[in-house]
Amino acid sequence: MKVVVNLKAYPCDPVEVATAAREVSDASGVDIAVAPQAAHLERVAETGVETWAQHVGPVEHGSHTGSTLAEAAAEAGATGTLLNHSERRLKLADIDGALDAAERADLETCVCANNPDQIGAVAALGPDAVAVEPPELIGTGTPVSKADPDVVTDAVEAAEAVDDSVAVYCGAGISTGEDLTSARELGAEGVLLASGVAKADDPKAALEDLVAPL
Ligand SMILES: O=C[C@H](O)COP(=O)(O)O
Repeated sequence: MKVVVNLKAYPCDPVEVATAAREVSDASGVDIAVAPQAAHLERVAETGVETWAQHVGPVEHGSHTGSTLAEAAAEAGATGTLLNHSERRLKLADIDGALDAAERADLETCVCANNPDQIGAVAALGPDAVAVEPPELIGTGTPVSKADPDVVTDAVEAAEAVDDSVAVYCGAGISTGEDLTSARELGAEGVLLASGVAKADDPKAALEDLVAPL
């Protein structure tokens, strides 16, 4: 199972979370990536943790003020990127362009989507992974794997029908080892989570609990 911890714009210490994630990953053997704010990519990458951007734009070098250039994210140490997160939605053409940009910069990609139909659509664009996240469960602490398990199984089916090489992750409300195990039993190959770690009093303990059953 892959674990991607999105720090969003939460007021956590990105280096503390990244260091904890690297230590837990090293101790457990679980693949844990951390996606900080773009301005924190370099400091997070310096901890040695697998570092992802939260977004890159469908742009090349040029006149694109305010964009996140895939090459700049990679130079800062990112090796992957989320795209089309529920809080950073893109038009289909821009998801396609951002995937091209990520490929140019050699970034692993995970495209988020609200539901299984959208998962099928974005899987067709050829990302490395897709992540299904019902927006109404994000940040609630109620895991998608319990509240809406069919969303996960249907997303796995939808992606497989289009391209079975695309890994399917799930997210929204995931915070415990039990949530992660349920996600795996439903066919997910990874989880995308945020508040359970970024808002935890002790992010390292939260991560240890998360990977304990694996
Ligand atoms: O990127 C992470 C997801 O939006 C899930 O967030 P959450 O774990 O706070 O529900």
